[in-house]
Amino acid sequence: MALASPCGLLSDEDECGAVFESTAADIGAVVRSQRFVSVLPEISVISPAADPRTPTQEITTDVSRRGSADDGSEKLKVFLRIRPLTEAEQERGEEQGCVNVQSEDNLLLRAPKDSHNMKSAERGVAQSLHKFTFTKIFGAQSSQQEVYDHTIREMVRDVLRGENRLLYTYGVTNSGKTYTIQGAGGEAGLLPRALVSVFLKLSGRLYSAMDLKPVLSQEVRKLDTGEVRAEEMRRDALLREVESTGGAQSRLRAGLSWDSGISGLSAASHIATQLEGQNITMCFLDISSHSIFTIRVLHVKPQAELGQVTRIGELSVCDLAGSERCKAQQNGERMKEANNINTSLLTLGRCITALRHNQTNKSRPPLVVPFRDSKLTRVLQSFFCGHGRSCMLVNINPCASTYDETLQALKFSAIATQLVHGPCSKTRVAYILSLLREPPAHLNNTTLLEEEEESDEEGDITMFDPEALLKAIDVLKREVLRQRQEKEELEATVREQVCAEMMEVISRMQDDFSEMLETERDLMEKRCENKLNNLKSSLKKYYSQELEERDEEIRELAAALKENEEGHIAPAPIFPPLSDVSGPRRSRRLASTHKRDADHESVELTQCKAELEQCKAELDLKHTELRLKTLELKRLQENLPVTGTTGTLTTTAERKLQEGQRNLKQLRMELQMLGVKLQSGERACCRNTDGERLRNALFSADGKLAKQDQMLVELHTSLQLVRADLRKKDELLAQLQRSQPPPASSSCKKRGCGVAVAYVENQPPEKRPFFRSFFPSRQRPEAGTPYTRVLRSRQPSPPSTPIQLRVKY
Ligand SMILES: Nc1ncnc2c1ncn2[C@@H]1O[C@H](COP(=O)(O)OP(=O)(O)OP(=O)(O)O)[C@@H](O)[C@H]1O
Repeated sequence: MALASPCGLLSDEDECGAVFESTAADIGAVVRSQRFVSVLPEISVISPAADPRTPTQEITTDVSRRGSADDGSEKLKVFLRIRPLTEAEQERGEEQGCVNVQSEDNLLLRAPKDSHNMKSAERGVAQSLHKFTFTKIFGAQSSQQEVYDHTIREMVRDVLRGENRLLYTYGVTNSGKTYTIQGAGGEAGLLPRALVSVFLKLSGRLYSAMDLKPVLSQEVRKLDTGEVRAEEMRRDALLREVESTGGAQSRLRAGLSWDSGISGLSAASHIATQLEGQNITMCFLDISSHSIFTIRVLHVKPQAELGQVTRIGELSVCDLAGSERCKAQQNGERMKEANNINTSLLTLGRCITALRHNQTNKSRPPLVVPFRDSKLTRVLQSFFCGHGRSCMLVNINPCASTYDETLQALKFSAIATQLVHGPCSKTRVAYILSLLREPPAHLNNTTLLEEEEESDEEGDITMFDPEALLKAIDVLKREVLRQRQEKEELEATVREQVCAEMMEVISRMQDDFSEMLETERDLMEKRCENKLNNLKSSLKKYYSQELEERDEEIRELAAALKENEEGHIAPAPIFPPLSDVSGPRRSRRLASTHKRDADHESVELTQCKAELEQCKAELDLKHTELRLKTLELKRLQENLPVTGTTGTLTTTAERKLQEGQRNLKQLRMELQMLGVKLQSGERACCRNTDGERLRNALFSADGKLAKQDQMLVELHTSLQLVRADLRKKDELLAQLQRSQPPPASSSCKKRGCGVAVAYVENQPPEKRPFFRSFFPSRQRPEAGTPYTRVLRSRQPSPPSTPIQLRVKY
């Protein structure tokens, strides 16, 4: 094939030889003439072994070099490209010195004064200076060729050796990503340069027919003639549609314009339709405005007996969309697209962060890398999982207005710089080949490791034809079944051994335990016996002391009883209960207290009796007086005409009676108050003395009071009788007055009746003691001792007789 260099800038001829050393050889004609043409006539054959110009020594060197590169110790390469400011941007004053290249791998960012970062720095929550390190920094003056030489050139060479490589750009909008990938204004970008390099290196060794279609990520399918035609039509239609809508692909197409007139975007169609005879499979994807260009190179081994494709190398170039594009797209489809872009970029960031975590924190449990959260990461997953290597190209612009977004992009890239390439996962082609070569019986003694050690043959399983693969699968299935059976037998044996061992251990433990139990039981029995003996002796001692104390108590109580009997005082014998076991001292104290109380009650009782005797004497006296007065009255009635003084006398008696009732009422209230005080006093007493004993004493005092009340009632009855007598006398006097003429006032004066009336009404000194004697209780409670008052308040209720009398009266 004859492919013109883009803009005449690409000259890869010097590296073609090196590439061919390991990847391709112009053997198409040779192969087509050999037996493999009949096996796979449509697939071209590229093989370093078949290349007559490839020295064996160089291949070995190259393989060892690749081996050392695949040891997983190499970090991810992250490049930085700073685009120059445009004139318009310079006029707007975007140049504020915020991006400073300190060396070819160090960058210093200085926050401009209006940036959010500077405001945060002024608040003390962020820093205004940030330093970043990259694999290499390309400044504004760096040419596309320079960027190509340091980034993708090596990758193209690796792809032609059969390895997988990915280059992706990352940066904010308008930072120069598309310019870097596609190029513009006569400056071809990395992708066209890489394509030209690939085709130049493979020129003359390309297969003529383009009838392979990628299926999934690492497989290809051969298309028949009809399918090839359908694919071509579909591709042409897609290109026409893209050109008419003017989408991102059209820009790519514009950027891929080569001098030869072959469109960059139409590389797929170009390869399919115009570059006939080439063995290039191309896949062009557009995912959420991210542009991914993929080219696969199939390596065919013509002399192989069972397989033809030994290796598939893949080069993917990805132009990611700007991360903050949704700012400008407020609604509609563009907004949705912007969201998808940000989601996929975010997922990419999370994947890289998780990978970094898993690599740096090997002691912790690994994080799940969320590759499946977006289509972008799903496509790129294999490059992060050992199926290839990736390289990141960060684009920034030095505009002060986008400083904050630029800073975020650089922070993300700083995480990526810490990533380490994982070890390459090798397809165990050698093992599969051995499965197909060796009879199944030999598989018993063959392990994967041994197979890998035996041969360093590597490649992709797609190099086998389906029948061979099916055969290998059957063999593997049988092998899996056999190994599973072996493992089950082994597990059963291990289980038996473990069970036997466990039983032995358990029986030994049981013996030890029973022996220990016996010893413990003996020990416990001895301890219990000792404890019982101690308890017995303690109880014996205690109860003997108790009995002694009781005897002494009984003796003391007998002596106290004897004393009481000798003193002729009969207080209620109050003894402490037998259950009181507080000892002889307490008994003595209680006995003395009871004795004191009994003495006090005896005195009270004597006083009450004396008062009662006095009342009786007074009552007798009054009865005598009443009798005398009655006699005198009768005599007067007989001798003198009755005047109106009798009514006055009755009225005076009634007044006195009412006064007595009032006194009685007051006395009752006082009794109630005393009852309340008594209750509180009783509670206080019960705290220090024996409540039961005090209650008995109070009951006896109550009995005495009840007797006194009975006497009072009798007195009231007597009074009633006196009143009835007086009433009769009044009636009699009234009759006498009615029967006799009224006496002259002078005679009355003469007899002193008027004076007598006044005297009776105002000052009846001789009658006061008489009525007051009926209500002595007005003064009596006050005259008594406090204890007497307390005892009187215990009376349940005042006698109701006087009230009833008053009502009846
Ligand atoms: N190194 C450079 N030298 C000269 N001009 C450049 C350079 N890099 C970018 N430009 C110019 O800057 C402008 C924006 O570049 P480009 O379109 O590639 O940005 P982008 O990051 O791809 O934006 P988007 O994410 O929106 O696609 C273009 O006009 C481009 O020509």
